[in-house]
Amino acid sequence: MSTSFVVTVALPVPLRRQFDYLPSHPTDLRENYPPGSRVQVPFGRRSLTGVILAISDESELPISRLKPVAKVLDRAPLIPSVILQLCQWVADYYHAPIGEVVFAALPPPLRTANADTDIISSLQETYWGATSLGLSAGNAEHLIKGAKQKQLWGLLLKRKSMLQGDITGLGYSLTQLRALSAKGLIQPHSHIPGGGGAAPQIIEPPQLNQEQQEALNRISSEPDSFRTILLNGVTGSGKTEVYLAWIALALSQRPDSQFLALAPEISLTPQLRQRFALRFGDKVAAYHSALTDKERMRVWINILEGRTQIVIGTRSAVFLPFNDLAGIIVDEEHDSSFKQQDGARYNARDLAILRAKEHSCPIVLGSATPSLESLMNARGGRYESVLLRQRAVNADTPSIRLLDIKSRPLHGGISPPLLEEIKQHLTEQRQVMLFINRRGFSPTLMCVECGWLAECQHCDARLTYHMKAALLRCHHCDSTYSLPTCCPKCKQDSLKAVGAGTERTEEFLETTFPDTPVIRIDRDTTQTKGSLQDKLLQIRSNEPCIIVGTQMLAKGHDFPNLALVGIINADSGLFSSDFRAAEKTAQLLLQVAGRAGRSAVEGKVIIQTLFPSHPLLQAIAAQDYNAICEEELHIREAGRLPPFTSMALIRAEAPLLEAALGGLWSLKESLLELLKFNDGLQIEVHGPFPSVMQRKQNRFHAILWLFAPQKAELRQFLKHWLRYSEGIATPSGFRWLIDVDPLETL
Ligand SMILES: Nc1ncnc2c1ncn2[C@@H]1O[C@H](COP(=O)(O)OP(=O)(O)OP(=O)(O)O)[C@@H](O)[C@H]1O
Ligand SMILES: [Zn+2]
Repeated sequence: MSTSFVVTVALPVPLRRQFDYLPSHPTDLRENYPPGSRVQVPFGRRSLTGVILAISDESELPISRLKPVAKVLDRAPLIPSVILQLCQWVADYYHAPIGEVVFAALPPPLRTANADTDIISSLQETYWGATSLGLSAGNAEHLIKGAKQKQLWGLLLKRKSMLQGDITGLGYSLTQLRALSAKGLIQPHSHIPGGGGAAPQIIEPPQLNQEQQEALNRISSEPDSFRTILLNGVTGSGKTEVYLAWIALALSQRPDSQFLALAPEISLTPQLRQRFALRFGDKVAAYHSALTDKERMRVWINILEGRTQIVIGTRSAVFLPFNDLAGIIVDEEHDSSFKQQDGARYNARDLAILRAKEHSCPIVLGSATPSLESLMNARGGRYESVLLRQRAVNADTPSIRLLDIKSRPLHGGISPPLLEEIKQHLTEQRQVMLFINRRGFSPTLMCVECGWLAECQHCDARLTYHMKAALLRCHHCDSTYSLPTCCPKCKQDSLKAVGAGTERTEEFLETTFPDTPVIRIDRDTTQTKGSLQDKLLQIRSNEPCIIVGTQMLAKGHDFPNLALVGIINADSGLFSSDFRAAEKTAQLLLQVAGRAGRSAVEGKVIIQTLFPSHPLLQAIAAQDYNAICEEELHIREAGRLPPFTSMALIRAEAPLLEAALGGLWSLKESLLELLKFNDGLQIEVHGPFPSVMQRKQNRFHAILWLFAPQKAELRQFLKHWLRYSEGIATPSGFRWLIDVDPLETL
């Protein structure tokens, strides 16, 4: 008997294809297999959860070879079609397996079969609160019989809204709740809070200054059409206030609409969420990987059902199931953390633009140091450009001084002149921030007698000495080693910790300033839940303190009493062979510098360097980001590098370097072969090269660079080539992937 239709499914397997199945029963209706619903299907000897992508009449395979779907898990489509389309686009543009993309877009509990739709109803916990009748009844006590019911009524009046479970937990019964409800005094509602915390107080917004007001006018001029606006405003110019004012205005026009604000790092979400919640209360939720699965699930469902209107999220929030999106904000748009570095290597900023297009809404890319890509797009007229030239409160940006540390003694990485400045600012009751881009006590442990260095056994990397944990750790593979008591090679008692990381600077400052709190913020001190928030709160008390932090603190944070920023060492990015090094260094240093002097206090920045006359540092000290970009763009254009060309990498790894390189040579040969048949294509293939860090976790890494004048050209070509790639013979253990628009290229 011939069957009526074919169900095409995305499965979480690393294969660039979709899979066809038959309906469970030949008599099943198409309506019972809506795209976006999850299904349970047989896959080889396993059973997998998949997502229906489409229903069609035929398959590329003979119908007789298709297996039936075991079970449809969701009665209604769980994933809206805009998200499925976005996933298809990602799979196509980044050459990623569609199944991996679709599953990465789902909150973890939905990725498995045991989470059937019941998980959603279980999340819809019931809340109880007074009705407007109940509130207006004033003293409703006379309507209520029984002391217990009266008590319950009093409680609900006071708390406004309470979870049913919490009410019954206090000893009240459902019958009592229903009795009050029958009198019309209270009602159930399924409000699900966005992720912890009591509903915050709402505060009055500040009056926007003229530049901000003009920016707002531009952004909000055509609310229902897709436009990309680059909000290029110096640090502290009040970009966040502009976002808030935009949302407030849009919500006054379309009260049910939704907004997405993407932040590059989890560490930035608490502050942003707080600022948004002070304006929009419990309309706001955060979404990032540090939430529990259940919390993520809640936010996901709340957005799907329109209860949560504003989300502050990291990368993966771009896949949230908004259906009435009125605007998107990408804060710190230049940040490379928007690029996913494993699985489907998408750039959330670029996907956000695509989403804005799908929803026909404006998107604002905000930064004090925009990426060269975005600046080029603004110049080419693809983005609108809006400038904020001045700080919102303190008219002046902080002064930046380059401090030559040649032949100066360093303690905890700090030179005497910087130490003097720290003292001075603390005396004036100010806060001080020291920026070091490495955690741990010292990046090197060496023997001063024989020159032995502590190195990782699995990577081409030195081990970092962590003093408090009393161990050595590899920051690339995370393996740990016990601390040697003497040099393992010459057996002498001559080991020395060389260089400073956050832990060492913290220790030095704690001994030097015993009466001042030293707050270290890095990955090691913010592991436990809530620890980062606690530290940020402590800083926000505005009491004098010294903050020691890594790039987690470099951008976005707004600490009003922070007057002095010291950059312990600015030199690591000056001589890198990465073609983006200058851009990245300028962005990082200007962002860190931008933390100083944001409110009434004057800001001062001291950059310690061995190369004070280096032209890039000179330009950074002059705070001329435009000049830096001008210069960089010339270099990129001359070198035919992005953003003047489109780039993709093939990254490979193998148990031996020869195998990694050899495999890439085979791939390159086949690429060149295919290019021969496509005369007109101007695609260049460079390499293979060993990666800067060749050996990582005992695997050797190498890369191939591909350049093309146009993105579309490169995408088409790679897509075409991938069809042949399965047949290419490569060494055993050789694995490879494509990285489109890479930000790490070495
Ligand atoms: N119009 C205004 N009136 C008063 N204060 C303002 C105004 N606009 C911004 N501020 C304050 O100025 C400070 C800097 O503003 P905000 O954090 O919005 O800047 P930003 O441009 O987002 O900064 P960055 O890019 O450096 O992270 C904040 O403390 C903010 O509350
Ligand atoms: Zn290692």
